[in-house]
Amino acid sequence: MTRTAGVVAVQGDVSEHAAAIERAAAAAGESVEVREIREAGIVPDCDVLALPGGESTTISRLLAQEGIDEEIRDHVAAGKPVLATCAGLIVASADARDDRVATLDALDAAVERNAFGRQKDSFEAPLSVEGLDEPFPAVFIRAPAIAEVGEDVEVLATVEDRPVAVRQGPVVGLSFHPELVADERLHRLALFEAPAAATR
Ligand SMILES: NC(=O)CC[C@H](N)C(=O)O
Repeated sequence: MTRTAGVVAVQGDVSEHAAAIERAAAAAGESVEVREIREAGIVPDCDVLALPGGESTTISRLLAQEGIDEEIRDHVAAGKPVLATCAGLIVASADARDDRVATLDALDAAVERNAFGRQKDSFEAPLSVEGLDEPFPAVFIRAPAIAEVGEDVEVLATVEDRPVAVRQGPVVGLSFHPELVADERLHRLALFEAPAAATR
């Protein structure tokens, strides 16, 4: 059975996610068809979704304008996997602490945009992640931190004691950019090894 993976493509680093999903599917022995989502009507056909990084105010505005926001909420409510990275994590959260971001409330977390200080606008760090045997090469670019999580949210990794990888039911949120490295383990974990039943 071929699974359909949607990459939300209103703005941000789309092709890198598409390539990472293809690598992750191959590693998991699955066949996948990747579709880019710029308009309503495609998300309902998708088994799994990636919500890329980019600029969260722009992404959230375009999702609402196109009516894709409601479709993503329905996807999550149906217990289907979502990987939300960086700006995608901000958009997926319950609270971006910024009125310009209309959040999807797919993840019971409050995030703090651009949280890792000026001199550290971008950095790469080997990160221990729950569920992975070896550290993941995590690339942070003007990354958000997760300031607060609800009790159903599992913290998978931290930097400076702040959560940077979390999971709630079918949704995995990452502060960093797993699509920018050759390592496909987090796409595989989030999209092809997700728990079968939703917990929300
Ligand atoms: N690399 C990213 O996705 C950065 C996110 C960006 N700083 C925002 O707040 O939208």
